[in-house]
Amino acid sequence: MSLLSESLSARVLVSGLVGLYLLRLIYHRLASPLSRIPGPEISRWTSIVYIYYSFRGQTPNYIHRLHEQYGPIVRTHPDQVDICDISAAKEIYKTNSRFLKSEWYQRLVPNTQNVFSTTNPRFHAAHRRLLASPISDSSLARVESLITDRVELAIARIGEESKSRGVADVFKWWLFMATDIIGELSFGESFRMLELGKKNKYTTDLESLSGLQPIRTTFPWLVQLASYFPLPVAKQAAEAGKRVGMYSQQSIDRYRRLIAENPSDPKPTLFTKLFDTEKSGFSYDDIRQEAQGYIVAGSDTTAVTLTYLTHAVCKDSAVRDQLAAEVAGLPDQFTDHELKELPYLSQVITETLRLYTAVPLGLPRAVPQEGAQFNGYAIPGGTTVSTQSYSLHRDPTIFADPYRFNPERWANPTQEMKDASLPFGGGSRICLGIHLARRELRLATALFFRAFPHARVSTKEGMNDEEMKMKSFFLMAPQGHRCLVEV
Ligand code: HEM
Repeated sequence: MSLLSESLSARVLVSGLVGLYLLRLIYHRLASPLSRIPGPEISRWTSIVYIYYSFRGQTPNYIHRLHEQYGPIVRTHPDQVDICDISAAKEIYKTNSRFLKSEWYQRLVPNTQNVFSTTNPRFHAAHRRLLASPISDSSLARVESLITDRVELAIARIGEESKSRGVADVFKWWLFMATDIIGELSFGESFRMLELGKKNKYTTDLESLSGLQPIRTTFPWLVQLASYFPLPVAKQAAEAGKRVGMYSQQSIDRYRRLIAENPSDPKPTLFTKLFDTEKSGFSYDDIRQEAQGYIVAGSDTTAVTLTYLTHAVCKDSAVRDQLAAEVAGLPDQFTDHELKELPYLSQVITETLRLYTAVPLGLPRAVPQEGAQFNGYAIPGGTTVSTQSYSLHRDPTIFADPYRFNPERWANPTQEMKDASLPFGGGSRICLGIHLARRELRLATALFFRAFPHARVSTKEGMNDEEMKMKSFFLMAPQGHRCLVEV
């Protein structure tokens, strides 16, 4: 055969294969059981628009607009559906749900298997059983003084910065506080960020990891490739990930030394019991992976919530004055139990968690093999489904005037309002740190508005509301990465 005819038959073969592939794609897209589900035409074919918004940190707003346009059930992706509906949320996020965390979590935190990231229900149940007791509300009562010390230091630092600079960046101080608390509770030693008063490598690494989340979840192979080739952005993600792992390892090693020095009475942490590896069945590497997860899950989430709470309350003098009056009525030495009894404080926190939930995206779950039925639509096994709290928390049929920060709405909430609140997720995978987070939120809010009852949002140094717009890379943060107040 001549060279010419050889190249012609190769071309015919390639064109045939491409044609077959396209036909299969078209058939698959048009005949897919998901094709009946409402949504933009582009979602049938490609996830490109979804990816575009992910990279801009605007996924929740995008999905929310789709719900406004297409209704409670929307195809957001060729293989992904978001359902803004209480009964769907209850089904997906219930205890022992058959809707398991999707593979997306493995990409979010690659090379890590911990209670947060695992998609394996057995691994999850075994780890959660051992981790839950030390972080329960009653166990945390034993470390109340440690938490109080850190919160008091944060308030003192806010006061100092305000005196010297004329404004205080509460986002910075809440982040340092939450990180120091979870650091000390996990490893027996604080990161001392409140004392140092500046970001360390650890915080900046966490920030860059969070900013690069769309790359890790959308193009995980880029991060793999970065181990071998110099791809700057992905390489940065891989290196930051390694460093975060290293901090955790160092902290575990330091705590092992503390135990060795004082075996009968080591400083208690959330992991102390697990260090008896024979009894617990945990390896030191298991502890490292769980501790790493706690530090990521337990710092920005609480700090962002407190930041939006401070901002929303300081913007509305009526809300601020009512809250300040309530916390001013506490005795000098008050307990967490007394804080729980304050109705307005609780309403302010619940309203913050509704409007400014730190995890506003849909928590992706895989439909079980037998498939599922939602809102009259059949969804095949393997599809990714979610209910994003951002939309459920803004459903106007459940929350009147949903965009308004209105703590009073929680004075007499309906059952629907309670059911539609998903700031901590739900079921077996509900936030493990919920009691710690709530304790920090209660105490920091009370101490802040006792110390600074007239605090207001600043316009100094160019601070404006634009900076408080939410940007979400799984975790949400204000896009200006600061929140200046005058106290
Ligand atoms: C206001 C603060 C917080 C918010 C809004 C929050 C929110 C959430 C949400 C929505 C989930 C479910 C994620 C999913 O299903 O994909 C979750 C899980 C988790 N959170 Fe939090 N969280 C907060 C604070 C904390 C703290 C302080 C810790 C400290 C240990 C923590 C540890 C965890 C862990 C370990 C999980 C995984 C639980 C499991 O899958 O069994 N969180 N959190």
